[in-house]
Amino acid sequence: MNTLHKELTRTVLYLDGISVSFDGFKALNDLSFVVEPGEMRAIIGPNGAGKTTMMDVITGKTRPDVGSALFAGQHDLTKLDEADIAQLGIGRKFQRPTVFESHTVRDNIVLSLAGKRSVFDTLFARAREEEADRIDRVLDTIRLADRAGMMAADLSHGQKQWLEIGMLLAQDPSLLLVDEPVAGMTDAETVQTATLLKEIARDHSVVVVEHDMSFVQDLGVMVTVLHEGSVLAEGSLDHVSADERVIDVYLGR
Ligand SMILES: Nc1ncnc2c1ncn2[C@@H]1O[C@H](COP(=O)(O)OP(=O)(O)OP(=O)(O)O)[C@@H](O)[C@H]1O
Repeated sequence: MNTLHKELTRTVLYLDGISVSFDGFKALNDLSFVVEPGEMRAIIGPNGAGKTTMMDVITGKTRPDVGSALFAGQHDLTKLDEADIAQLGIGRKFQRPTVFESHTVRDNIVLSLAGKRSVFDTLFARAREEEADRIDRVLDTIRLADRAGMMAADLSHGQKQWLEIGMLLAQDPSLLLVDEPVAGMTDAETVQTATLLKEIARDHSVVVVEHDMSFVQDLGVMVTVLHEGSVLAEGSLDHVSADERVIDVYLGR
């Protein structure tokens, strides 16, 4: 095994030289980006920087014109479809919550497990017990244990976002992609979401796209700044916010 290959197999996500064009316009332009196992990374960048398109490439929704996208150092994401990629362990949470409103909080988690469950699992009490434990753990993590019997429709917007994060977690993905989780949340919910994601990041890799800088500050993780489809800067939030080029693109200079 050569050195490059060893390096690759240690990465959760490895994007190299990815470009995506829409009618000649380059939404991603030679984008390279690596996430290590157990890492949480925040992605920021002005509107149109390519954040959503990057998530679309990772999840197989959009095919790049050129470039490599590897998951766990071995799965070529550019050749797999969305269902295969989800099955491999990449979970995505879109910006708007899409919970099952007319089901309880707990049933939302149970329903999200359906795809993971085999016919045999449902027949064995042991598997059912393990599943119940897992559901309880998820409900604790997303701070909804005491609302498990409530209809999802009656949750606040922030709680719905947490429930949807829980629905992803129940499937135990190794990489979670989270798109603007705190948009529309109260300040208190925003702070709690940072704590919740930090807990999740203890045993999952997480990529979170967000415009809310106080939230990104709370996460306290490495930040990647995208601009015009490429990485403009990388480092702590303090480091990238002091970068003249980053200041310029945010001020539109
Ligand atoms: N399907 C598409 N067809 C044409 N252009 C597209 C398409 N999808 C994205 N774009 C363009 O590609 C660029 C990057 O868009 P993208 O949504 O990835 O940016 P973003 O960083 O997620 O922006 P925002 O913060 O506003 O969500 C934008 O200029 C957008 O208009």
